[in-house]
Amino acid sequence: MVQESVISARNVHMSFPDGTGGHIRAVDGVDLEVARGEVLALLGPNGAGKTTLLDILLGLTTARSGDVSVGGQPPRAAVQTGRLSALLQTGGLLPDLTAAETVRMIAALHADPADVDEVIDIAGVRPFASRQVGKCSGGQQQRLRFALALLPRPEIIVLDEPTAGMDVSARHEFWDRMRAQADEGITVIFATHYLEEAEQFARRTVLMNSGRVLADGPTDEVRARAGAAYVTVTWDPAADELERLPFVIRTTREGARITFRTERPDELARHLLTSTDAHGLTVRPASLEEAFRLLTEESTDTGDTERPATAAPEEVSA
Ligand SMILES: Nc1ncnc2c1ncn2[C@@H]1O[C@H](COP(=O)(O)OP(=O)(O)OP(=O)(O)O)[C@@H](O)[C@H]1O
Repeated sequence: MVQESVISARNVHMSFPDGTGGHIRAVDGVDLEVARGEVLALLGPNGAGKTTLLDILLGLTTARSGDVSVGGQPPRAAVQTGRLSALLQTGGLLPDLTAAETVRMIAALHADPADVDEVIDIAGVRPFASRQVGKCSGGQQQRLRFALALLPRPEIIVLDEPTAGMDVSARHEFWDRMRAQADEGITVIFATHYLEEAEQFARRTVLMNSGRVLADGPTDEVRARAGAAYVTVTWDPAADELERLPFVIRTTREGARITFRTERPDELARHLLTSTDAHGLTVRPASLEEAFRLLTEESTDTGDTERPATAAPEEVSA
């Protein structure tokens, strides 16, 4: 089934002066197609270009080159018609108004707003609706921003680190509410530093570093690309035994325990248990955190500590 793209970015470039006469390539040739109803996490270290890319999608920044369209429109037009709505981490809330007054006031600015009471319930604002905004916690203010983002009945919501400053239970509650919106067909794109957030919530992850997309696909596959698993055994192999071992990408040693990074954990485990003296075998999948670190390392690495999955190990660290 061909899914309709609601966001299309092609070969987008954006750079900023670096203060010494050069340029920082904040977004460096990004291609991105987002289908209706997708939930997509934008992951990357500080300075990867996530915020710049989101700002371009929101029409807050104009790309130096490339084509960007949102629902077939230029980004700014999509925001003006309410198709695209944003929940940014900071931004003007008036401290003296109550939460409910804020929602009502902003609703009055929209031509065809969603029902105010409904939005207050969906976003979880009801318990503190009569509290002054200045007295709301950071998490409550984010819920309020979520309510405001829902007012234009958007097709797409863009969130830049939406749960920064929330505790674990507030974060879970926030994502439950957001997931319910996604289930209704809203497209959700979010930037986050919480890797487990992408793992738990996003079906698709786009990993960025230095303005480029390093990996783009189902979150599981992005994790798998960095090496699916770690197989650990207790073993005292002869050097040539270790060199002959198949399916190994990287080897690390800690006392009598040896850990192998591998994309073929079943085959490696079978080989270790049937053809060597290795015992006490455990297998654990690489976390997204590890995938993220390894992929960003690999993008700046020449890869000379890596080897093809079936070749001899080059690195054994004690
Ligand atoms: N207005 C600006 N002027 C100059 N440089 C900028 C500007 N905005 C961003 N940059 C630079 O562009 C690069 C990408 O920044 P961006 O904020 O998009 O990254 P990010 O992935 O959102 O990072 P973070 O997770 O820290 O928010 C960084 O090197 C940043 O310093």
